Amino acid sequence: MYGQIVRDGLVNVTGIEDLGLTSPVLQRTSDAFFKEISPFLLHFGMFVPTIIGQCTPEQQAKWLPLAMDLKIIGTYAQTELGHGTFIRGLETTATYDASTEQFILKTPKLSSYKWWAGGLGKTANHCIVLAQLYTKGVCHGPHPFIVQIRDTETHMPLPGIKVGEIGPKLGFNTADNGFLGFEDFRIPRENLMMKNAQVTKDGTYVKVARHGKLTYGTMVFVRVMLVSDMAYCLAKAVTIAVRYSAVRRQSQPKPDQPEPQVLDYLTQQHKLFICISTAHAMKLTSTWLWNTFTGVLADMRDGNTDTLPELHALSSCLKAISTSDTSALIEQCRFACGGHGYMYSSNLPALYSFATATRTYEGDYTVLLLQTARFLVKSWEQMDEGKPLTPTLAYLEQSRNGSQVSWDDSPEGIVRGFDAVAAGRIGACVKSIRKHINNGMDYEDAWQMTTVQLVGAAEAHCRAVICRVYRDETARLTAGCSPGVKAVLDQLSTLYLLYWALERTGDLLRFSSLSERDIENLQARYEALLLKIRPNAVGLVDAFDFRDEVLMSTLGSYDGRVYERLMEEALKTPLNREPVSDSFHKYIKPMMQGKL
Ligand SMILES: CCCCC/C=C\C/C=C\C/C=C\CC/C=C/C(=O)SCCNC(=O)CCNC(=O)[C@H](O)C(C)(C)COP(=O)(O)OP(=O)(O)OC[C@H]1O[C@@H](n2cnc3c(N)ncnc32)[C@H](O)[C@@H]1OP(=O)(O)O
Ligand SMILES: Cc1cc2nc3c(=O)[nH]c(=O)nc-3n(C[C@H](O)[C@H](O)[C@H](O)COP(=O)(O)OP(=O)(O)OC[C@H]3O[C@@H](n4cnc5c(N)ncnc54)[C@H](O)[C@@H]3O)c2cc1C
Repeated sequence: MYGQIVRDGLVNVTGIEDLGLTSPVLQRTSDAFFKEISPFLLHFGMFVPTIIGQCTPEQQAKWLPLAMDLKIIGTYAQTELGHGTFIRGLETTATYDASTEQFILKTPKLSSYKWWAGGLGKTANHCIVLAQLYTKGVCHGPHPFIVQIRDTETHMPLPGIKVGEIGPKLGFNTADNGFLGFEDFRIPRENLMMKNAQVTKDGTYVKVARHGKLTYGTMVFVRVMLVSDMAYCLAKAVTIAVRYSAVRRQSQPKPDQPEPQVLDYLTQQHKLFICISTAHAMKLTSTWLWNTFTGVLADMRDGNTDTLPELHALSSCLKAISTSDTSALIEQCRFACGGHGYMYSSNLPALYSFATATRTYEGDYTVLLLQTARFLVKSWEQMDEGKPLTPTLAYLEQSRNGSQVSWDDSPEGIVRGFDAVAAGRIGACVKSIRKHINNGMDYEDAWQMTTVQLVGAAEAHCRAVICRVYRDETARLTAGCSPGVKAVLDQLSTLYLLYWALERTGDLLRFSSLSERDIENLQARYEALLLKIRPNAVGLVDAFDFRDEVLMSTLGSYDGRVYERLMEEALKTPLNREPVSDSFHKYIKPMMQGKL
């Protein structure tokens, strides 16, 4: 199994390399080899980006060619058995020894063991290790080190290294996630990645970066990438589910009528068409976020870190919401396919297990939304002090006078409605925190007592951002399209707004003048729109243009031969190799004969 996985991974990697293509393409083509992920994903997805983001030019000149030519294979080992979210609580230490100009790595106890790094179990021979940096008796917090853990010739773990695979998981089972422990393991001083902080030969710590969290830069990059990844995953899942729903015929709503395609049921359209819209919404939002990210990187290259807090807030909530929505909607695609959606050969289980993992790794959902909430509350307080708001929070101004937004059910009006909900929920959080403080709580406790509302406020902010970006980008990108294409894409973006307006009627009743009659109108418009989209549903998923080799699905293949493919896959299962399993003779027959 593992051997096949590595072989496929290398064919994929070297094949793309020979074609001189870049790693995002690798990510896409790896889907033709793996239903889950490549054992080399962490090498290209985090090890290489960290060398680029955390190393000096001299260090990059040493390590980057080796990594890009696969002369070394790396991963990213930050999380430990005892800590994942709380990076400042990591227990692995790197203590500088000036007499030998080395760092001594230690995992002082079991909970300090690195745990989870993808590819660490059996594939990688190097890794980025986040460790508490000690020099001259002072701890300077978590810093990144590049560490060789295996002999590049024999692949044996180096002396002082304990490494292995963590065992089966819900998914990601082609990633050989591993554990790693250090017993007084020494590395050269130069293996501290020194772009943002340095240690001189005599052990003097020199802070280079203007912002204390640039060490966390790789996580911001991956969070930005994951929003696009989620759009891609969801597009695959809804392609499978819509194509299957066009093939599947079931029940007889009208006597003496043939069984209809299940795609003709309004409830099926309700399950699936939001998935098509959401895939588009996330793809457009991910491109917008990527452009924001590259803009902030450019600012930081000019020494300006002022835009980093907003990027951290955006990448945090968009990663949280895109992964949460995608997990839920891929499961909804699985539900829409009945029993066959539960078959591994449908590929929906693997897509779900990948997406639901992404809701956790690279920053847990709740934790990241609270990071965004921290930025929202600070922005509200700055607005109260008359300071300017960042672009994505301009809508807070409308809430300054506290007047209720009048409901307008045009697409732009609905977008403004979501702005009002976000502004209202953030304001309610600020009010709650201030109430608790007035009642004698300190700020930290007042914050903790408001965290359930803060998570909701961050989600509302994120939803408002997605709605606005999706609407604006659709208008911009369809300006030059044919009327037909423009009409269909407008239908999808309007469906997204109507769907979420109906999901958030409570908030809209609270923070806008939405009435019960307005809700009835929204519901009627939503249902009518589902019927309008139905004729184009298969065309819309075909437009995602997934080859069967990438979709890897018995239910979603282009030719629609679902039952034949299900049976073909069933007959391949090892249990069908022999008509009678030898377990019959060993166990069942003796049991039937009372001999067990
Ligand atoms: C072949 C394909 C190539 C393409 C690649 C595409 C995509 C996929 C590639 C790879 C992915 C595949 C698999 C990935 C496998 C998974 C890997 C991992 O999971 S790596 C480990 C990830 N771990 C985390 O994300 C931990 C989450 N925890 C944190 O981020 C922090 O600990 C947390 C929660 C932010 C709290 O940190 P703390 O030190 O307590 O900070 P405070 O909350 O006190 O905040 C202090 C200030 O710092 C600001 N801050 C915090 N984080 C950041 C940041 N990342 N950037 C900028 N600023 C940050 C925060 O806002 C506070 O600022 P103020 O004081 O409010 O001004
Ligand atoms: C498939 C997979 C692959 C992974 N790959 C890697 C890898 O390659 N490299 C790597 O370093 N790591 C990796 N990870 C680890 C991942 O980054 C962590 O699991 C993730 O950051 C969550 O941290 P945790 O496990 O400590 O969860 P915890 O933070 O312990 O979460 C447990 C609960 O506590 C809650 N919680 C925690 N802190 C707070 C808070 N401040 N306020 C409110 N609630 C809180 C969480 O919301 C959650 O409900 C991987 C994980 C998975 C699942």
